[in-house]
Amino acid sequence: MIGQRLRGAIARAAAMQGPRPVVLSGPSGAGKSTLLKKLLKDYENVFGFSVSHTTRQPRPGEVNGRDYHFVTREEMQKEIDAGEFIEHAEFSGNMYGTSKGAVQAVQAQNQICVLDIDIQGVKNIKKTDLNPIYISVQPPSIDILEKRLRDRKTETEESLMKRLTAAHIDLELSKEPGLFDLVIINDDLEKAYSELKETLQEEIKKAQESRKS
Ligand SMILES: Nc1nc2c(ncn2[C@@H]2O[C@H](COP(=O)(O)OP(=O)(O)O)[C@@H](O)[C@H]2O)c(=O)[nH]1
Ligand SMILES: Nc1ncnc2c1ncn2[C@@H]1O[C@H](COP(=O)(O)OP(=O)(O)O)[C@@H](O)[C@H]1O
Repeated sequence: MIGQRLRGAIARAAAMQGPRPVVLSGPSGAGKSTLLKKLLKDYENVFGFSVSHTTRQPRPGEVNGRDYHFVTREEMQKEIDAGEFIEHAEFSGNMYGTSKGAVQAVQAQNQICVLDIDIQGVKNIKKTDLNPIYISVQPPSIDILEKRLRDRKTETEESLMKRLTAAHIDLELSKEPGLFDLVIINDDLEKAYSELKETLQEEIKKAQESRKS
């Protein structure tokens, strides 16, 4: 009896809490940005992107402050030393990191904060109290991943090789039980997107309801 009441109270408390942030991780080229862009377009006011800092060069079409905060290693290290980052990591020869300000900017808009971070970031975010939903987006195979990365035409041969090496490590580490709440195999894009939306349905509902009130 008491058990049932307690369960009911916990369920109500959980429902009253705001929507949880969302972490999208997975190998470079798996399709995280593609899925994220669709989500941000379809649910413009519901989700907000956590704009990371990076020391890598901007790609054609990328906008500073929208896709990333493009900074030098010195600038980024200074901010890290000042305690302004929630997490940071070295990936494929560059630094990447989530600043406290990036997450706060989204939460200040009452939006669900979506983070696109690598697996080191996932492990470090687990040590914080952010409590997001962890989703790994994975390619159907390494060969398909390589083809997608080549076709994207953003990488040099060297950075492509670094990304493929990192992809092997990512796919191995992702097998750790409980690390991710969901693994999406991005074979057919529309199917992968449906799976993502379905998983986030409850949070979307919560966010839409809290915006109404
Ligand atoms: N830990 C961490 N990883 C990040 C962050 N921002 C981006 N990344 C990851 O860095 C990797 C490389 O990103 P990017 O250079 O944009 O290449 P892309 O993912 O192939 O488009 C990806 O795995 C991202 O998820 C961050 O703030 N923290
Ligand atoms: N399901 C899919 N089928 C075919 N190509 C895809 C699919 N999903 C993404 N792509 C393409 O693969 C490339 C890598 O996707 P992207 O979203 O940039 O990956 P990530 O952000 O994980 O590095 C892009 O050129 C994108 O258009």
